Amino acid sequence: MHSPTTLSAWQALTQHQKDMSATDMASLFKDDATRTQDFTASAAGWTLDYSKNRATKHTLTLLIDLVKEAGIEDAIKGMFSGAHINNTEDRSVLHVALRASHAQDTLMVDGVNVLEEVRATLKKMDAFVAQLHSGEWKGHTGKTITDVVSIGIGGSYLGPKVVAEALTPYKKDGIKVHFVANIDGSDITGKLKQLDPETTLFVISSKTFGTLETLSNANAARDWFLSHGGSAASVSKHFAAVSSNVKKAVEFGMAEENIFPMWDWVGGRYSLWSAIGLPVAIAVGMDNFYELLDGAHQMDEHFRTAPLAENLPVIMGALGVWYINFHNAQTHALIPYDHYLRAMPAHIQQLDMESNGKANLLNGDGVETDTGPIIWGGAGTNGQHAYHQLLHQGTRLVPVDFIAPLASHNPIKDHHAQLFANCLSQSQALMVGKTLEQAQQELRDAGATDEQIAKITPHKVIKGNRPSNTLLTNKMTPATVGALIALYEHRTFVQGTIWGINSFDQWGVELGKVLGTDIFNRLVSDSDNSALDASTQALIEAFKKAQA
Ligand SMILES: O=P(O)(O)OC[C@H]1O[C@](O)(CO)[C@@H](O)[C@@H]1O
Repeated sequence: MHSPTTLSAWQALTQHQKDMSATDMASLFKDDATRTQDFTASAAGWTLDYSKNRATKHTLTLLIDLVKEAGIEDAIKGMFSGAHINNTEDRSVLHVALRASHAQDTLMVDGVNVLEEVRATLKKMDAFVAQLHSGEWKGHTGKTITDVVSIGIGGSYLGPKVVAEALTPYKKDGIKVHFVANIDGSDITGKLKQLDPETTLFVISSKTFGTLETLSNANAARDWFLSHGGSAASVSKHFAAVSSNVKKAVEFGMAEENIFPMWDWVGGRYSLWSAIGLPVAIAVGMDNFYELLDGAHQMDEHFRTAPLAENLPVIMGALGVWYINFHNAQTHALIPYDHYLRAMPAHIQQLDMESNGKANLLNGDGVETDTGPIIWGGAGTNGQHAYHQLLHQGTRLVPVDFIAPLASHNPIKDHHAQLFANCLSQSQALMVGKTLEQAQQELRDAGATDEQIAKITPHKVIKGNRPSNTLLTNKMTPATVGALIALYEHRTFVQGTIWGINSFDQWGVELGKVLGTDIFNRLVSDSDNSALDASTQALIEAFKKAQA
């Protein structure tokens, strides 16, 4: 087990960062005619231009040395072979198996061929989706299903929601898919208002079938169904589940044949490729779901086999570490220039922050370096009129990933060219900035007086030299969306490997859950709260007073 700071490449990078501190990116372009070609790599339908980074070829060599020294090659082998790389839960990490079942026959994990289980589940999903789309599946009054409501939270919600939205142009007619996650009653109330209980099917997605929010919303959905003409005996016609806890799902009222399995070797935030993706398959059809899996599989194969220096997840992961640990970047922004991909930053935020928000090495020792950054972002061009000001002139360094398709699903006049121009101009502006002389000249050209020029110029200077990656694909399709998400999954793993942490557990979320239950009990009872801190006591009292 390593602390990354002890690796010789880490030490070389520390020195290299000092040596490079006066070099700006614009000069790197001037000095190197082939920089763009040399700093471009492609895989699985995506091309990554990483030339707009504070990096020379030597930087990249050192970063790749770091990834290698940190043990990425063994880590990749460990993941793909089903080794228990999630060491604190003693589990394999095999979301890659979920998208490999068409390409590989066998993957034995703890004596079981997991690919057979994956294939059987896909077959079951296929049959279920076909029954819904053909109208063969009937509700309790004999009507066909028109709406499917997916109830889940965290990894059992966000990935499928984001992918279903990203694949809007591929949606099949006939069935609308809705998502409910929040325990805030406003979420499910808003959805139920639009629905007819006779034609609605709920899919309860919960690996554990023990998550408070999901169970509360599932119970609310069942109450609504029962109070609108449904009966206990017909619950199974309107409720299905995705869970590894079959017993609890059956107790809820689900028919066993309508429960889709989940496995220990799939983490929540990596689970959209499993039956947790059922709402996606219902929305876009199984054919498109298979394409999504295949796109992700192509990225997996690239990650598994490509040389490290040409490996997209490795390059992006290493560059991220370069900024987090050697330039003190606290955050990383994702800006898709694609309306349908607008929620993707939220999924990658969950994926990365739940994975790499860790402060201990695999052996339990405390880390000595920063680990996962704050991931954030939103759709371009909207963000340009909001937070981009901070990207260009704020005091913090924020590396950005710009993500864009070359062709639109909805070409209207020059909209797509305008959208794409904005994407390129943002990365260009971040890099080149605006000099003092340019700012002065601009004001002079606009007829400003010397006094005005002196006053305004400092506010117009933009330092530039701010890094970004640009990821391009021909079109957002199920395959390219699958590959893109897999790319970020592996990037997260690469960074976790460099830091020597476990990217696949999430112990930190447990405390809040336990305390939440305790406080809930206090809110609904006359408990003695005097042992609690004064702030929590007062807030509990405020709630109780409002209910009285
Ligand atoms: O699928 P479940 O068991 O309902 O869990 C939902 C989510 O809760 C978490 O365990 C933590 O909040 C996530 O990792 C998971 O995706």
